[in-house]
Amino acid sequence: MTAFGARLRAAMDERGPLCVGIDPHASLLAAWGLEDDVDGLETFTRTVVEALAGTVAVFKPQSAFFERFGSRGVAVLERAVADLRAAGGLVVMDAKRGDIGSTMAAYAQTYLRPDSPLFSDALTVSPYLGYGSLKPAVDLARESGAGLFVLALTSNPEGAEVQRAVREDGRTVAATMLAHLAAENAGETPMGSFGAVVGATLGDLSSFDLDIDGPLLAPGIGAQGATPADLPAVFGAAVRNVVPNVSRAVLRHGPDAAALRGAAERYADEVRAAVAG
Ligand SMILES: O=C(O)c1cc(=O)[nH]c(=O)n1[C@@H]1O[C@H](COP(=O)(O)O)[C@@H](O)[C@H]1O
Repeated sequence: MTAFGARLRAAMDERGPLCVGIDPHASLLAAWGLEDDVDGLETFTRTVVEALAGTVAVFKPQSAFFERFGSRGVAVLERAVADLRAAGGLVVMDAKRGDIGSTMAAYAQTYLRPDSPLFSDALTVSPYLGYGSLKPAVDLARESGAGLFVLALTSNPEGAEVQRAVREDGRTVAATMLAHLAAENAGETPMGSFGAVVGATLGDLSSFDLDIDGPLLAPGIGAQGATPADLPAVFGAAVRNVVPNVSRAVLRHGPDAAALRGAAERYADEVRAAVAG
């Protein structure tokens, strides 16, 4: 399979860089008139997939909201991943996995081995057991043509105590993660497959080198307060590699398919305008 970075760049060029997050919160199920059970989950997910799969570039299902319902919830997730991919969408599985290397290998097989029922185009991972602990996922992603998004500077205020901590060499932890990713992506065209998660809520990030030659997944738009217009000021020149994620602020427009599509299109247009400057 063509490398994730190249597939992502092509999808961003064709459909625009917006990522719609599929986060079936209990409160959203209720707002859609659905029960907070696996049937409600299934109807919600199917509605989002049918409304958006053919037009949005990237989808980020949040695994926690499916795992909540046990194996039947995970089955809904498997089906959504397959349907989104069949319709030409790229799937970033948001599971934020991270463990010691041998267990990380099992997580990697779950999401990054092409014959797995949860195989996704990319996976969010946490490097806070040490970047090196992610090696099995990096290796399998390379082999499978998949990608990773590594938590670098998260959108939540609590993240700073870890991510902005200063190491003995004077660099912050987050800057170190970004440097690892830049090394991973070196020489890849049009873009590497190893991305960073960098919140759109964080204000000016010019003290960080965001030029990692890979994608920057930017959650925080909508419900967490950031807007597409903020992106150039937050990301500077790296804005052309940003994949902004919007979950609740799109999903709250359901269950009407046309309203969901309209909300996604408005965000996609605003993002395109912001990136074009
Ligand atoms: O990795 C993520 O996607 C993520 C990282 C981060 O720093 N902040 C963050 O909000 N997220 C996820 O992005 C989504 C944001 O959802 P909304 O706030 O509803 O748009 C959720 O699924 C979060 O788990």
